[in-house]
Amino acid sequence: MTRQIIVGNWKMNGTSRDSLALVEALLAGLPATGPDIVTCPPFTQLALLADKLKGSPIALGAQDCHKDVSGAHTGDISPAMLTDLGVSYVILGHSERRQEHGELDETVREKAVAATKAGLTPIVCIGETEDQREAGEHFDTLGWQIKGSLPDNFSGILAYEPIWAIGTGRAATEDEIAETMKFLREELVRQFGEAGKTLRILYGGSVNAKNAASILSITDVAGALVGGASLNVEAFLSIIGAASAA
Ligand SMILES: O=C[C@H](O)COP(=O)(O)O
Repeated sequence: MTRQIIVGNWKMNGTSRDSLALVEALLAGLPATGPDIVTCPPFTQLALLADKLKGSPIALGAQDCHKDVSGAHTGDISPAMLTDLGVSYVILGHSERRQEHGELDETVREKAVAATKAGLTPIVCIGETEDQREAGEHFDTLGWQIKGSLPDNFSGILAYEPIWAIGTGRAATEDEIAETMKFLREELVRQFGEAGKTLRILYGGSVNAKNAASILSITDVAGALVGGASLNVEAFLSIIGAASAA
């Protein structure tokens, strides 16, 4: 297994003080060797954490960005503004943004292009609803999301997050994850040819200290996108400890 990547998505949580305390505790508890680690705080804490994490093993990610470099987009943040702060990754197309902000595959794709151009590694999220899975439409849904959300020559990271598993405490089963990973790999190879064989795929959705080791050992799972458990130092350190560092 190759070196995995553990991404903590803090979503809309925490004050500056909470964030500093969290990364200080993480830095103090990190194993000597471990997987790649990315922490994605709210925009307002990026500058503070960029300073704190400089030269550390924890990379910084943002939770979204705009598709344009600059312009009249009130309230938005451009990819260049993120790289300017020392941010290396950006989560795009998270289901919470797709649902709450009506983000479409096409927008996600444009953002991924812009992020890559600015030097960021996009982490593009896809995932089916519970209804789609129950109706047996999950693979069709994921196939369309891959086609629509990933740009040509995509070199970022794909995150599979079944929407019904996010924040519910009900992670997908190992069989469900394994079967879906196999499907996603085939789709990536269909779309990107040889390059699709090595694109990294993360699993996200109720990953915790207890289930991390078994989820991270599933074929083709290159790491985890962690929400709730990334706000808890012990839980996040356990997940980091369960990931492959090789
Ligand atoms: O971005 C993270 C995911 O939405 C997973 O969140 P969760 O670990 O709280 O289920």
